[in-house]
Amino acid sequence: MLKAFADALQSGAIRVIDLSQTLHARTPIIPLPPQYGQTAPFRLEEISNFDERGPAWYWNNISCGEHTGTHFDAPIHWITGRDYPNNATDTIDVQKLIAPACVIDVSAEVRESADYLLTIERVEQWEAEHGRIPAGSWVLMRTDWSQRTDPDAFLNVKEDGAHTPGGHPDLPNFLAREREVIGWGTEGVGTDAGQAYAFAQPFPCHSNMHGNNKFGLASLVNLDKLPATGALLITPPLKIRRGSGSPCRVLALVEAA
Ligand SMILES: O=C(O)C(=O)c1ccccc1S
Ligand SMILES: [Mn+2]
Repeated sequence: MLKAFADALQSGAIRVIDLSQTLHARTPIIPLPPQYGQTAPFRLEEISNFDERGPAWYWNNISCGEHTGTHFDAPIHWITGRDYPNNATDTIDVQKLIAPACVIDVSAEVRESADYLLTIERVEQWEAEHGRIPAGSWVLMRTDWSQRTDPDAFLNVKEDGAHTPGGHPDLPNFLAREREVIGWGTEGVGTDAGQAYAFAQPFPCHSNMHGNNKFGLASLVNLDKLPATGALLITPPLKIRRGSGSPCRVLALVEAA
């Protein structure tokens, strides 16, 4: 099987699509209310560049929060997921880091409202067209929000907080319990909608996906290049001891048209 897979990669019959933002000093990071700890921006500091600091080598020191750029959220990230075994980036079963993806395109709805919330009903509408979401799949919310390349437009913060699309509060438990997905992915800076801090249950996608021992992916790009079903996602976070998540080079494998 793997030989045929390798041949298909070589021939281009299977294409690899990069679903990751580039990490740089202006990579958007989640702005929490000022009373909370804040994640640090991505920082790159040159150590040497073929000069007296290192005549034949170029390398850098880097630093950032775990939840920077395109990144993976582990169940340990949230209080509701903190007691599961193997719930951190270094202990998650690696068999779960390659999985199929369902892509739900609500980009038209999001063009109408930046606060659009994906509902169970809309997911069931998608299933009527593409079939039931298979257990063990990622569900990715395509919004085309990643096309907002200006960091301020991407974060879209107003006086009452951020205004960005996400999952309706009822959705994560449906995905986790009724469809037994492996995780939930978004194009936004985090896996919850911008106004989720003010929901009756704050941050429901974090709370209920991790509360059901599921994963998250945030700041995805190029979801418009994926089919509704059939893509395979490769999502290994850095193996950080007790890591709550990490920047992740998310790749999708798709069969060439
Ligand atoms: O996990 C994240 O990247 C994220 O979005 C987040 C992190 C910490 C607190 C709230 C949120 S909403
Ligand atoms: Mn995160």
